[in-house]
Amino acid sequence: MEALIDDLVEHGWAVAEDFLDHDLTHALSHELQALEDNGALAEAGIGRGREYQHRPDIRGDSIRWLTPDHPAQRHYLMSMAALRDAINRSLFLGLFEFEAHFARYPIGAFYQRHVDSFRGRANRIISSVSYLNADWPDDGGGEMVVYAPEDETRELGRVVPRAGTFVCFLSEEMPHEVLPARLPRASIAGWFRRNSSLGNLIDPAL
Ligand SMILES: O=C(O)CCC(=O)C(=O)O
Ligand SMILES: [Fe+2]
Repeated sequence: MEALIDDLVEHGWAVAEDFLDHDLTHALSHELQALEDNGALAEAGIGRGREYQHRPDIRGDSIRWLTPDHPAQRHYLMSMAALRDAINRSLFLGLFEFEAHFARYPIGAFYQRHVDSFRGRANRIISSVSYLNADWPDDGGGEMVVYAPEDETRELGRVVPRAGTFVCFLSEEMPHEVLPARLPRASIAGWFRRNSSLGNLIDPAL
């Protein structure tokens, strides 16, 4: 965890393989599968409040917010609370909330290059993604590409969405995208934030 936080501070992003416990990723991927089988996922969109739009040409995933009512989701949220406390101890960011959603990208789906938070406006401080795909093949596509804050065409690295891998980055700084997946792709995207609302506006996922 300390190496991860050091990388995050130094480079604006950090990736760790085998970060999540195998049994936990397995249980989470089962919960996501059950949600999908029950038709409980919703197509994701972009924009907040009234500006919300369904734009599969920009992002093609379907999502469901995690709740502590299910054991594996509760466990995941508790692990992220521990990470938040460690980040707070070293960075004094005052993060006090974490929210996360499951995401399912069907075959061919992608998420175009974007940042998760607009400077000065939102309160997402650190973004996180955990991948739930056991046996992801090398040619499976679906990598997350991270770009340089000062030049969003310069690639800094790619993350293969394999189970156990965890990536985090500064929400306002780091442009990133999800390349088209050649297999159904499962993940949990989450945000550490300073505040739960923007004035009276609820602040859902971008
Ligand atoms: O799944 C990923 O690798 C990244 C997802 C993402 O960028 C987002 O949900 O904002
Ligand atoms: Fe994102």
